[in-house]
Amino acid sequence: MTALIESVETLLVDLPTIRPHKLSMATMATQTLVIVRLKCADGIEGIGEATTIGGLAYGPESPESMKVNIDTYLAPALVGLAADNVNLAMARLDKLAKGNVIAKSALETALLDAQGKRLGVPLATLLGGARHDHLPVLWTLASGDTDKDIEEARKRLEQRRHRDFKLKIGANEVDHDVRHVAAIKAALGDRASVRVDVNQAWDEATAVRAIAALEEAGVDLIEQPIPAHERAGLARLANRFEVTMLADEGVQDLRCGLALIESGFSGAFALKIAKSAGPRGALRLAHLADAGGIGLYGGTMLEGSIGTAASLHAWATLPEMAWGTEMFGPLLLTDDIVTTPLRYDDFGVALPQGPGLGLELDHDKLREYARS
Ligand SMILES: O=C(O)C[C@H]1C=CC(=O)O1
Ligand SMILES: [Mn+2]
Repeated sequence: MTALIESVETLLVDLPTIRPHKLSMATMATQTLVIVRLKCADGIEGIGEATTIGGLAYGPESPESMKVNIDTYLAPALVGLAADNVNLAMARLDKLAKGNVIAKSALETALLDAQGKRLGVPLATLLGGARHDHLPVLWTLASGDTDKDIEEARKRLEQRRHRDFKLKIGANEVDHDVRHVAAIKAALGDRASVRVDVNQAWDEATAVRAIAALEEAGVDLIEQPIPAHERAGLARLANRFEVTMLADEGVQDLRCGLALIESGFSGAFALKIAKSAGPRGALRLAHLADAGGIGLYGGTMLEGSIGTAASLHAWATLPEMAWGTEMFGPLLLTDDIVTTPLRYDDFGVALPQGPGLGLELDHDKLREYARS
């Protein structure tokens, strides 16, 4: 007999970061996770996570708005629906609410987690099956201090935890940023791949000047150098330089992806379950990228373990991604709200095994960090 969805609970969970995380649009000292608990009539609970960066600095959904929108609109529309039909449940949400992609991603994750637990199979199996059980993971250097970043990178290399590093730039004057990146690349040499994420901070003329210098310094990947809506500009930069351009904020959904491909963009797409309203949408974008000759990268919104595991289950179903993943979110946080944290080793992370996400909530930790 089909189990119905009985209730959906949301919690705001504030977890401190291990150090300030400086991006072009915000400096983070805490990450706020919106945790979703979806309970079904057969006693099964699915969990999901909706997480963004810097309140409203990164995009139109904030943790607080996601909680209100789920509680007021999305959760009531799910209650009473068949818990085992993710297609119908998500179609209902899409009809009811425009946008709200991060909130929808948390709900889709919770539905998939519940269904995996119900059938006794990992979430990746519901998505067609895992091709990998270990995925490469880079680390973001974003302390804001060149020497500290070099020290951090050397430590991660020695620990065999990461060998690819992404530097967050764009908050400072361009020449300062270029010197910062070049010094880090010079200190690490061929032992590491160094990439940058500008988070839309430059105009095209500035990007041309800066990318030429970054290419010279040995940077491997330039992420979202100019504003998201400037698709033709990103295509021009991709064609002008040898170093690969990575579209992140500029590729939100399938239509953006198609528009970028049609404008002649060659490079890579950052997939994020949060941008695509869930793991299934992120995989649809991956398939579009494949058709357009675009490379793939497994992106994060700096989620905790739940959002990170949901992403890993999706990325594990794809052929090897050209640019690996950045699924390090849990490592940036001082604590966790699941009983068995993800296992990071050998320059990557293990895909959690077990039904659904393969994670259990730690109820004491949840109480400790949940906003009252
Ligand atoms: O890529 C982004 O824009 C957001 C995020 C991912 C890694 C990180 O440090 O920030
Ligand atoms: Mn980015």
